[in-house]
Amino acid sequence: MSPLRPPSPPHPSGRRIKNPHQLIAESGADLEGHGLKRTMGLFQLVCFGVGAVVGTGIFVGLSDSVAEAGPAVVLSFVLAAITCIFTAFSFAELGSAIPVSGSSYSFAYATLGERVAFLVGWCLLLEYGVSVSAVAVGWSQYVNELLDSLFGAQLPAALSAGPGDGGVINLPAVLVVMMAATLLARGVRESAGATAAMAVLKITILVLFCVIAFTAFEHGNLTPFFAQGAGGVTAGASLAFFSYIGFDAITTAGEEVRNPRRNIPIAIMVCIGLVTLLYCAVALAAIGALGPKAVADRPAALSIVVDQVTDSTVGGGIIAFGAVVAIASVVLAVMYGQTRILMSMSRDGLIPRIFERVSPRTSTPVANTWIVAVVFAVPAAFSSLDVVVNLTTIGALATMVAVNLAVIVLRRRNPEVKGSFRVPLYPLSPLLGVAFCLYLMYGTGWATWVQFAVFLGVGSAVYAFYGRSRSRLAGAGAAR
Ligand SMILES: NC(=[NH2+])NCCC[C@H](N)C(=O)O
Repeated sequence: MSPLRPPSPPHPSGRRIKNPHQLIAESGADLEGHGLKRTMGLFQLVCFGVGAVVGTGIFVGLSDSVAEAGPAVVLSFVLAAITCIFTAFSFAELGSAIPVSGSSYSFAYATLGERVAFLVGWCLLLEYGVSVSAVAVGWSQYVNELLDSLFGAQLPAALSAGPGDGGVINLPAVLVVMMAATLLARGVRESAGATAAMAVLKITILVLFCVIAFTAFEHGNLTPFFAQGAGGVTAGASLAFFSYIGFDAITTAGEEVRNPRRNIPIAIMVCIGLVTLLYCAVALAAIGALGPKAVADRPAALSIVVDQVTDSTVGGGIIAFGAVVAIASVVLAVMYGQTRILMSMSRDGLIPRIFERVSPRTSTPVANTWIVAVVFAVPAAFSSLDVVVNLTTIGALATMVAVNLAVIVLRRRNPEVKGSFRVPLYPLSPLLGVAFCLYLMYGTGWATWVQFAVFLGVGSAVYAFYGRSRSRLAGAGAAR
C-alpha cells in the first residue's frame, strides 16, 4: 500500500497540472530533515552522475560514432556535450526550483500538464527501460572479450548476439538484466561508497586506456580529419549522445541531497565537463593509435586497441574487466531509475497500481522490478545495439525537449517558484536546448523516427483509455 498523500488542489488554469508548490511541499524539500534523508554532498553527487553516464556509450558505442565521423568524432562529442549543457541548465533550474524525485516526468507534470507528463514518462521507458537493454548488449561484448583474454575462448556468436548482429540470442545480456533485477528486488542498492568507487574505477580505466594508447600515437592517423564530412559529424553526434545520457540522474536525487539548490547545478556542470574531456581524450587516443578504420565497427574496441598497442592480451583483459564491472553498475542504476519512475506514475494513478506495490518483506517494489526485467530482457536478447541505442537516444532527446520547454512555462506561469540556479541568457538557453535536441533527434535517421512515432501512438492510446480516467489529480476535481 502506498502512503496516502493529500491530492493537489486544482490548478488555477483548470488544466491537469500539478501545482509546483504542492510538489515541493509533498517532497519536504524546503524542510531539511523531512522526507528522505539528505545525505549526499557535492562529491557524491558528481560520482553519482559519472556512475550513471559512463558505460556502454564510450566502451562500445565509440566504434559506431567513429565509423560515422572518422577522427572528427571529437567534434561529435563536443556537439553532443553542448546539447547536454543547455539541457542541463534547464534540468538544473527545475531541479533547484522543484527539488523532487521523478525528474523530467515530475517537471512536466508541474508545467506542461498531465498528458505531456504521461508522454514524457512514456518516453522515459525508452530512455531508461530500452537503455537497460542497450547497455546490457554492450556489456555482453566485453564479457566475451574478458573470456577471451582469460581462457582464450569466446561464447559462440549464436549465443552472444541478437539476430541483427549475426547471432540468435544474446544470453549474457539477458543474464546481466536478471542479475540486476535480483539485486534490486532484494533491496541491494549501490551504497554511497560503492557509487564513488565505481565512478573512480570508470575514470581510472579510461585514463589508463589513454595512457597506453597515447604511447602509440601518430598524427598521420588523424588525417583526413573530416573523413566523412560535416554530415558524418552530425550522425556521429547523435550516436555519441547516448554516451552522455544519464546526467539528469543527478536531478532525480533531489530529495536526498544536502543543499540541493547549490549542489545540483554545480554537480551537473562538473560531471558533463569531466566526461567530455575523458571522452575526447579516449577518442583521440584510440584513433591516434590505430587509425579510424581499426576502431570503427569493432566490438569491445577499447580492449582491442590496448591488445594491439601492447601486443599482449593482458592490458585488454584489464580494460575488459573494468568495463564489465562498470557497465554492470549502469544496468543496475538505470533499472533502479526505471522502477522508481514507474512508481511515481503509479502513485499518480496513471499506470496500474501493481507498479507502486512494495513488498513488506524486502521494502522494495518487487513486482515492478521483475516486470521491468522481463520486458526489457526481450530487446536485450534479440536486438542489435544500434537499434536500441537509437531508440534510447530519441526517447531521451524528446524528454529533454519537454524539460527545456518546462523552464519557459514555469517562469511564465509561476515566476514566484525560484531556485538558486537560473539558466543563463534566458530564454535563449532553453530555446537552444530545444533546437540542439531536435537536431540530434533528426540525426537518428528515419527508421528510428518511424519506430518512435508508433511508440508515441501507443502511449497516447494508453493515456486516453487508461491514465486519463484513473488519474489521482483528476480525482481531486481538476479534471477537464
Ligand atoms: N538513464 C539512462 N538511460 N542511462 C543510460 C545511460 C547510458 C550511458 N550513458 C552509457 O553510455 O552506457
